[in-house]
Amino acid sequence: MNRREPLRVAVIGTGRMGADHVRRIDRVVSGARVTAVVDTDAERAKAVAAGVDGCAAYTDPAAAMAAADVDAVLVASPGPAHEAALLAAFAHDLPVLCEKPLTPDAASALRVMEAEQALGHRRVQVGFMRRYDTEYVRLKALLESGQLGRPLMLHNRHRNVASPPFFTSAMLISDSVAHEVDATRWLLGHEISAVTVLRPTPSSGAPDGLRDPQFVVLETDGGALSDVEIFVNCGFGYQVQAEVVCERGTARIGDGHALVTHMAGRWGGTITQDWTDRFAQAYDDEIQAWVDTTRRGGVTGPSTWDGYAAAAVCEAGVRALEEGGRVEVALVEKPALYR
Ligand SMILES: NC(=O)C1=CN([C@@H]2O[C@H](COP(=O)(O)OP(=O)(O)OC[C@H]3O[C@@H](n4cnc5c(N)ncnc54)[C@H](O)[C@@H]3O)[C@@H](O)[C@H]2O)C=CC1
Ligand SMILES: O=C1[C@@H](O)[C@H](O)[C@@H](O)[C@H](O)[C@H]1O
Repeated sequence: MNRREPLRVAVIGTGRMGADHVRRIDRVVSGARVTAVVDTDAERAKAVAAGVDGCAAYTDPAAAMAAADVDAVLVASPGPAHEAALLAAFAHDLPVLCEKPLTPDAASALRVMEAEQALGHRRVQVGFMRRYDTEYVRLKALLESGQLGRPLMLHNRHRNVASPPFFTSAMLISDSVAHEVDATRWLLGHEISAVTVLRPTPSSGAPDGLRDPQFVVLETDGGALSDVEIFVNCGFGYQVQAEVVCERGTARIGDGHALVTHMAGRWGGTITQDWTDRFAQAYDDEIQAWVDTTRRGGVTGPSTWDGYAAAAVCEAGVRALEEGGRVEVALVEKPALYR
């Protein structure tokens, strides 16, 4: 594809992320427009379509993908629905931006990866948006410059104000730590080879039965350690922080002191309350990169391999959480398409 005209996008799933991406494509990024939205909740799809010129509402993803005015697909339905949406997109050879997770488990991710290989070319960018966050990008550039020497350890903190009612203890890993799994692989350039999950006494602020917080230790095949404090009912704010410790120095991101005020005998700033605020710039840049590269006929960003590797690590993490101990991650050999 080499499109002079704007890319015509179908957005699958018009919940919180999907509706935000529709707004972003409609009003923030250039070179694309939303021509179709799909939601199994017909009223929700209609309401979102009504806000966008020339946008049709569907309840069936395959019907939207078959429409003549759709060139590309953005999948923002829940993770378990991603495999069907991706396979439908492949059937029309459409480029896809798929929100994380690629799929919820390694077996389904493998099926998607095999289907993409059968096409003979990459079609998928996975929505690990931290790779587009200015702070993460600067940290990656610093590590690649070699100034700090070899990375030894990465300390991550991931805190959400409150978890939604459907959140399970396993989802702290598969839904939330999935981002640190990708960030670790991307920043260090290593695969994750084993996972251990430690479980402190749950916070009294967490819903009954939810193992929150958790402390996850990721071992990499490059000999580094990456630990993640995941705490999804911290109550006070949305915080994503990372500190890398290298042989000759350390670097830290996510302190969020963009605006510090001094007033009435106190000083301080504000803490973002959710991901749509903290990562707004990253989502904008992620979607712009997808649109620009797709219009040039290319593919960029986290691949189906990255989505598969994250799914396999999270699956091992959930086993480590449920069974205790250290669980090794077994990845298939990396296919040539992703090397
Ligand atoms: N990159 C990031 O930081 C974030 C990514 N996400 C991801 O985005 C995706 C959507 O999450 P949310 O918007 O928070 O969920 P949501 O529950 O707010 O919205 C999902 C929407 O999809 C619809 N839906 C369900 N099954 C469908 C199907 N088969 N076809 C079409 N529509 C369907 C639902 O009716 C709902 O409107 C998930 O994969 C999630 O993991 C979510 C939050 C942040
Ligand atoms: O992807 C996301 C959510 O699904 C997840 O539940 C949150 O913990 C993450 O911070 C957010 O980025």
